[in-house]
Amino acid sequence: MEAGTGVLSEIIDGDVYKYYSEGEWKVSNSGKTVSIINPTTRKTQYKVQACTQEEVNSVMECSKKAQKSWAKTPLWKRAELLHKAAAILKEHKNPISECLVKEIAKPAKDAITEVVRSGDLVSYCAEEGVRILGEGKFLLSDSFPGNERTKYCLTSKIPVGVVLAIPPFNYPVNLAVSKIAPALIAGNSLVLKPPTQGAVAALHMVHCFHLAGFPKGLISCVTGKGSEIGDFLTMHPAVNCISFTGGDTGITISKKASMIPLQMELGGKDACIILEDADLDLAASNIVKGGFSGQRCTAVKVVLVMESVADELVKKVNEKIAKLTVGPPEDDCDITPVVTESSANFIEGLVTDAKQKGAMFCQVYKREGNLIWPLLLDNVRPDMRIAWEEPFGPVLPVIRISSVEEGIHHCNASNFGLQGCVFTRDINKAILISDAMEAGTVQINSAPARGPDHFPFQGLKDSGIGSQGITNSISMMTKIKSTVINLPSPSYTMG
Ligand SMILES: NC(=O)C1=CN([C@@H]2O[C@H](COP(=O)(O)OP(=O)(O)OC[C@H]3O[C@@H](n4cnc5c(N)ncnc54)[C@H](OP(=O)(O)O)[C@@H]3O)[C@@H](O)[C@H]2O)C=CC1
Ligand SMILES: O=C(O)[C@H](O)COP(=O)(O)O
Repeated sequence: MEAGTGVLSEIIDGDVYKYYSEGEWKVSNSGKTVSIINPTTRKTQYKVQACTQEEVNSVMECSKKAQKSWAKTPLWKRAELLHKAAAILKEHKNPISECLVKEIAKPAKDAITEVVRSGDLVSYCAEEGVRILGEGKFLLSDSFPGNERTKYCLTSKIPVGVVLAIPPFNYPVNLAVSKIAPALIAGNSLVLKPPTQGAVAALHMVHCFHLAGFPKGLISCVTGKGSEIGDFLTMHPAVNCISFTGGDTGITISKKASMIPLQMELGGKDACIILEDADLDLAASNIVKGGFSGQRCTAVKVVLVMESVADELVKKVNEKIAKLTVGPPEDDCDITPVVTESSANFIEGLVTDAKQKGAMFCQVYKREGNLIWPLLLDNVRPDMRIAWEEPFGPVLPVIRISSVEEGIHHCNASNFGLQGCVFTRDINKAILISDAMEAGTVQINSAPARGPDHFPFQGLKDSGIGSQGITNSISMMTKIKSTVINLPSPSYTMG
């Protein structure tokens, strides 16, 4: 089945994809559409609706109403529907992955993987939700000094209400369901604003939830440019929680949002520290896998290698770079076009700056449209922009260090603090370095990665607020409710 055909034809009107509200696919009254440009052809691939503020208001009203009855749906029933949605998602992995290839130039194999991984995430979340939401806490007053056992405190996790989910272009399905599933199992309703690049893949994913039979109005999907409709959504009084993944936009949103819980996963400058005793073949493989595997916030973004092993490491990395395939996502190439022309221009700016300041180019810089060939920059110095900024593309700086402390200092001087990694055969040194690195996660002897999706995933500093990963996402989308039973006189069990 192709995108927008068969059971999926309901979501398209002519050549414009509809938005989803009150359990129906609708055409916006705005009469305006947003074009999605295929990064490979640089031509319009799809169009989606530019929804109006009135339509957002209506979505929010329905969402609030639907959430009240959803909160009264038994946990097992919520989980059952999520399992159904997961199965339907996997069943439709081909048309959804076709959209990922065309909207964000994700290599075809990786596109299939994203959809299957998303189905697995939804199912795992259903099971985890039943467990952690199916139990609460029972506290006794006399555990605190000065109290008799006259009070029983019952606590449980309750829904926050309406959750606004805003995922990024690079995982428009996986980073959408990583917000949708926790929100729903926790008894919330969900309003999704997908990224423009990736919106059609997201709409196909939403239809899988529709086909699973979730109550009308519980899930909504509003399309339109974030720069146009975004503020109205994030500042909407009906929103009780925002889960956002993306760039600095998240920092702006956090300053505008009202008194609601925020879950933010933002950019990263993941540092890879290579010690003198590192397995350099392992390190080189992970640097190439981590640094040249698509537009990922957890990509290796700067290599900090001890001078004494730098020549050997750079040689090994360059040998592996030479084997990378470059071209269209349809051919499953390792390196495919970056998402937009502006992104490619940004990357080019970093490369030009590095060249002007004397970085050593291990490959000739090459670009055709949005396609940039993999480039390793050696002898990068802290006065170069590439040492600090996130290219979000296949350009990787190498900084040679004379001590581990220098490497840790560089890592911690960054505004980012998402992930990092360290390569050494000495586990004691690895733990000390991990503890010293100001990053949400440090990988020892492997490249940074968010997955598997049940691991906690969080950014420090400008890399985020709160923690993701299935369990932590469920908890972040709940509040605590206490009920205290007051006894007329102390009562102790005699055992
Ligand atoms: N942490 C991560 O996983 C990711 C980090 N990034 C970082 O962000 C940079 C830019 O990527 P990009 O995708 O443009 O990231 P953005 O932060 O611009 O976009 C992320 C999401 O936010 C939406 N958005 C944009 N403006 C607003 C707004 N004012 N209010 C509400 N939502 C809004 C976008 O919608 P729309 O697409 O319509 O603009 C998209 O859905 C990358 O170069 C990278 O550094 C990017 C992707 C993932
Ligand atoms: O936002 C991102 O880029 C993703 O969180 C990275 O996920 P991954 O490490 O599984 O590619």
